[in-house]
Amino acid sequence: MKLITAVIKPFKLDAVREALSEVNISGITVTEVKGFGRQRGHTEIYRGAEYAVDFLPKIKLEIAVPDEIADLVVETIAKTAVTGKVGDGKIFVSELESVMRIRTGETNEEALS
Ligand SMILES: Nc1ncnc2c1ncn2[C@@H]1O[C@H](COP(=O)(O)OP(=O)(O)OP(=O)(O)O)[C@@H](O)[C@H]1O
Repeated sequence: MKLITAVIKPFKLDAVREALSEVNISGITVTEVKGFGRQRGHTEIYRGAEYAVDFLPKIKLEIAVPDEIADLVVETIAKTAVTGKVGDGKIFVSELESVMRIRTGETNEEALS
């Protein structure tokens, strides 16, 4: 199993969710976050002065999936969330050791179906 953590631009959330509805994932966690990449945020002009804005709003998606669909999920997020401009985000993939569905006690792949 893999845990896919994607940080995307907030306005892309609906499109990514729509695209993921075509893939057989069992759930998704969405969190409003702030962060920066290589540009370390950006600068904004406010009343004539330039201010550095360190952290920009982003959306973090967390999706636990069986190994077989991990690549498809990553590709689906990547092709939907891309604008080609800086700040499009990143997708992190980690090994996922265990999952339990609390209601039934099912574990691992059964808990993801
Ligand atoms: N190394 C990292 N570790 C954790 N979070 C990161 C990392 N890089 C980027 N992020 C998260 O992803 C968001 C978007 O990153 P961003 O797309 O600006 O990365 P980048 O590597 O600078 O790429 P780009 O050059 O396309 O802007 C950041 O605001 C941050 O929340």
